[in-house]
Amino acid sequence: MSTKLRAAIVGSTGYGGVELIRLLLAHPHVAITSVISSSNAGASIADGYPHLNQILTDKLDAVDVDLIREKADVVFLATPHGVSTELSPKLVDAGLKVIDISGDFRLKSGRDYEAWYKHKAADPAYIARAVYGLAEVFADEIRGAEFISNPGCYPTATLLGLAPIAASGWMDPKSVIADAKSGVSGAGRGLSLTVHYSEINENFLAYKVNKHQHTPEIEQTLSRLAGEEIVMTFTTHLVPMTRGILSTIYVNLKERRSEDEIFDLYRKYYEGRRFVRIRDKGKYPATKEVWGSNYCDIGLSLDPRTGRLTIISVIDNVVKGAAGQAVQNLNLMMGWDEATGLAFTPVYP
Ligand SMILES: NC(=O)C1=CN([C@@H]2O[C@H](COP(=O)(O)OP(=O)(O)OC[C@H]3O[C@@H](n4cnc5c(N)ncnc54)[C@H](OP(=O)(O)O)[C@@H]3O)[C@@H](O)[C@H]2O)C=CC1
Ligand SMILES: CC(=O)N[C@@H](CCC(=O)OP(=O)(O)O)C(=O)O
Repeated sequence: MSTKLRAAIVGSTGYGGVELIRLLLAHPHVAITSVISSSNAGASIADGYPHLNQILTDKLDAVDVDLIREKADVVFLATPHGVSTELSPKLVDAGLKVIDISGDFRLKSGRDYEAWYKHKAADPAYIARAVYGLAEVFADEIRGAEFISNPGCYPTATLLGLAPIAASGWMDPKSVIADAKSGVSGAGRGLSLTVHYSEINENFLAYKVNKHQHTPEIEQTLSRLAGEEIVMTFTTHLVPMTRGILSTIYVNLKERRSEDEIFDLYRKYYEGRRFVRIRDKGKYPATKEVWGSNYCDIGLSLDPRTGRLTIISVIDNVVKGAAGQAVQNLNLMMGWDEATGLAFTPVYP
């Protein structure tokens, strides 16, 4: 009998799920024991993803809580919004560790969830139990947790860029603007007109302006870190690349600070956290430099003319923005080194 932790993946046939498969196959303490599909049970996972041939060809299981309980110790949900709302409480009650990659348990206010996601909110008792898994910021709460709500892709890039300055008390709380751009895999594997090749190729567009569902998630965490309510402007864009998010963030400071003070603040905040890399002065990260990896790279510039801080933060949306951070959270939950199974170099070029 295996001594490895047994993992099930609901939504294994989507981009988040298949990235979890790639990462968990390389994890020394985890064995994938169930890949789950709501629409294609009985088929091999490799039928839809031929890159898995001779690597993982398991048959897909149906979504069945009793079966998951029998086959797994931890379950990842990489499902569309609204699925985890119903499923996660049953899995938690069955005694499983649960890591939800969807947005269903991120917002502590069910009313906000219904307003921004247009779905019925989950049971407030389970929302209260879900620990928000922004790994570098809330590691102490994640260690030993049983139910993790994994942050969204844009919030991961944007919040890691903002956390040190938000927590410092130096930031003007009314001044936050983030302008974020994502590759197309952020929209999942499902087909739609927006992600059609001839619509997105050689194109660049803003979408969900002032309506993006990640806005209240970023505001909720910023407000918590700053100790006062933060309302922000957040604009998302789609760029014709497969993976990657770059968030350009602007904040005003309450008082003039030197650039050295800002660099010291960021370096101290992330000291010992290997997946956040602060670039040297005058250097700014690009999405390719974190491609396929769990890194979040951050560049900083304080404009001496305006006193305004510009922060550039990049991640791979399917790794640090989803599956990689989920595995990092599992590592923290289990008391393993947070980099277990994740200590690989970005793919370049
Ligand atoms: N792509 C990304 O970069 C990121 C995605 N996320 C979030 O992760 C979740 C998954 O995203 P992503 O992988 O991109 O999406 P995909 O559309 O690629 O995959 C979602 C999967 O969910 C399964 N599914 C659909 N309906 C149900 C259901 N009722 N019950 C169980 N499973 C169902 C589908 O597979 P089947 O029909 O086989 O069941 C499908 O493959 C979403 O909530 C997304 O917002 C979060 C961060 C980043
Ligand atoms: C490019 C693209 O379409 N991205 C998606 C991100 C979806 C996502 O990751 O959803 P949750 O984090 O809320 O689960 C979007 O903007 O809605």
